[in-house]
Amino acid sequence: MIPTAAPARSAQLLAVSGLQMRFGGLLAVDGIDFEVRPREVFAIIGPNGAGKTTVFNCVGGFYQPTGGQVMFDGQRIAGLPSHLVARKGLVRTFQNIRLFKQLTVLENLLVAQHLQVETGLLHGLFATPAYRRAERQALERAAQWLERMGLGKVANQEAGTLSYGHQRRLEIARCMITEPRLLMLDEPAAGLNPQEKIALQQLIDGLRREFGISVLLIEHDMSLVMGVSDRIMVMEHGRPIVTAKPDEVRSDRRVINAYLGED
Ligand SMILES: Nc1ncnc2c1ncn2[C@@H]1O[C@H](COP(=O)(O)OP(=O)(O)OP(=O)(O)O)[C@@H](O)[C@H]1O
Repeated sequence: MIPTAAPARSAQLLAVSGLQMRFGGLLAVDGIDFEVRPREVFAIIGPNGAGKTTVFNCVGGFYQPTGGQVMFDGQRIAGLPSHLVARKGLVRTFQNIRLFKQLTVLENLLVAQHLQVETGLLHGLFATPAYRRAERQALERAAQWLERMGLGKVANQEAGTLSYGHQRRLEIARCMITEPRLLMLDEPAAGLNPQEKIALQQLIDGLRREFGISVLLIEHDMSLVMGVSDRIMVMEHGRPIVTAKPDEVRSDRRVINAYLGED
């Protein structure tokens, strides 16, 4: 059985306050506050250049914010490098899918687990029982996730040869196999066809229900955002305009003017 995530200890799994990111003279993110609760799907939307990806990069350890605080389950994480953020249980996918394209689907899932495998080089050199056990468990977990994500038939195919939809699912599987508590998805619907988008929505919803994870989502596809999110923060010019439930966001005059009205 695939293990479920440990329950969050604080009421807010992720708490971002006064977040600021300056690039030279440009204030790309200017005083952003939001929190993501346990088991919540929280989306950030806004026009191109609003600062969504910059927020993601600050939260995920890719940028050192120039101001503000990021707390994950009660611990400060702003400025920590991304591999340490990932070890705490916060993992992400990328706008441009980043897989090991020459490795097979299965190998991608095995590599992902190296973050967690406790056995060191000496154990590997001498193939100790602990090492063999860890390897066997990694293989079992990979097989479970291949099945869960509908990737069993392409397990031995090179990741770079997969359809776009399958690559997205593999990227999400690679995150989930590390047993995160917060999954950050950067435009996961980009490049997907309508059927794949529906499947993605069901997948996000299913992962949240089954594994108790929270999801932080950046997405331009409004049907996915409105269908899957519990709350949505709308950004414009580096600042939040409104944070509310999908229905309230849909009918908010400021949002319609800034964003939805452009469609
Ligand atoms: N590394 C960087 N150096 C300088 N400026 C940057 C950098 N990253 C982002 N910016 C600028 O910060 C602003 C916000 O960009 P960001 O990519 O966060 O917006 P976004 O809302 O994610 O846009 P999109 O929807 O197009 O992905 C933009 O003006 C962008 O040019």
